[in-house]
Amino acid sequence: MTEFKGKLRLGVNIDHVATVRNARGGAYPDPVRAAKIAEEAGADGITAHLREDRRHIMDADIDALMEQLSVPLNFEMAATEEMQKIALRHKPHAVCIVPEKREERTTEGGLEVAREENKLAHYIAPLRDAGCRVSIFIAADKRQIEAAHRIGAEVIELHTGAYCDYHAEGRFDERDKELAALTEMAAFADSLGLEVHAGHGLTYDTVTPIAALPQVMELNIGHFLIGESIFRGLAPAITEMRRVMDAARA
Ligand SMILES: CC(=O)[C@@H](O)[C@H](O)COP(=O)(O)O
Ligand SMILES: NCC(=O)COP(=O)(O)O
Repeated sequence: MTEFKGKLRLGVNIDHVATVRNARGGAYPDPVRAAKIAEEAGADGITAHLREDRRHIMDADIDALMEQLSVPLNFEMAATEEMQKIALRHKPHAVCIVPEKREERTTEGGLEVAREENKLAHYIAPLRDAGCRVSIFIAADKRQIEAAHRIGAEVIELHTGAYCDYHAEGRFDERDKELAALTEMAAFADSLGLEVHAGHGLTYDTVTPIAALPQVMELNIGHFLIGESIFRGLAPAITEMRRVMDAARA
């Protein structure tokens, strides 16, 4: 029987509620309202990515989430001075450091940790001292995971974007290779004492093999759920994701 590390948590990413809001400016749809519905539907946490260009989540959303959430906030941000100040002001439960390129459509690949080891070690130290769990959004790459461990991160979040893209494109051999890498690296990170999370691009069709990885403790899922909520409502979309995740671990 598979020994799972613990109950698999679902973090609901509400960024793309803000994407729709920002398409017109104004106040709706409100990502904080979405976060509260997600909480009621059983989300174990809320994830929000304050991008440097504020293309979706804005500063006021983070203020409101910090005030109004009853579940932990996983605050995704680039490793910049500005973001460090914001994180230190709010002290969210978790800070996930992600790579950002201004022109990208979405987060491409994982953070380059190995080449920036010293800089990142100094960067995350005050966040850890402030009580935030520091997580690194990372590719399934042993060298990067070892570096994340050395800089003192407590958590890694494996980037599942390539695995999901290959699935969507019907490139099943490449998908399976990526899944094998994610499987091996989840076990490797766990052996170093890192807590393992995963996310990006996950859907009902792709979540099962990732949820079944015994070391994975948390999945962060957003874009698909917000899209699916157009058709079935946010709470039912989340409930269904929870059901599929739980079935993967039964
Ligand atoms: C880092 C990450 O995976 C999430 O923040 C998600 O990608 C939503 O943000 P973007 O779509 O702006 O990348
Ligand atoms: N860190 C991944 C995340 O928060 C959600 O990514 P996505 O489901 O919006 O692609």
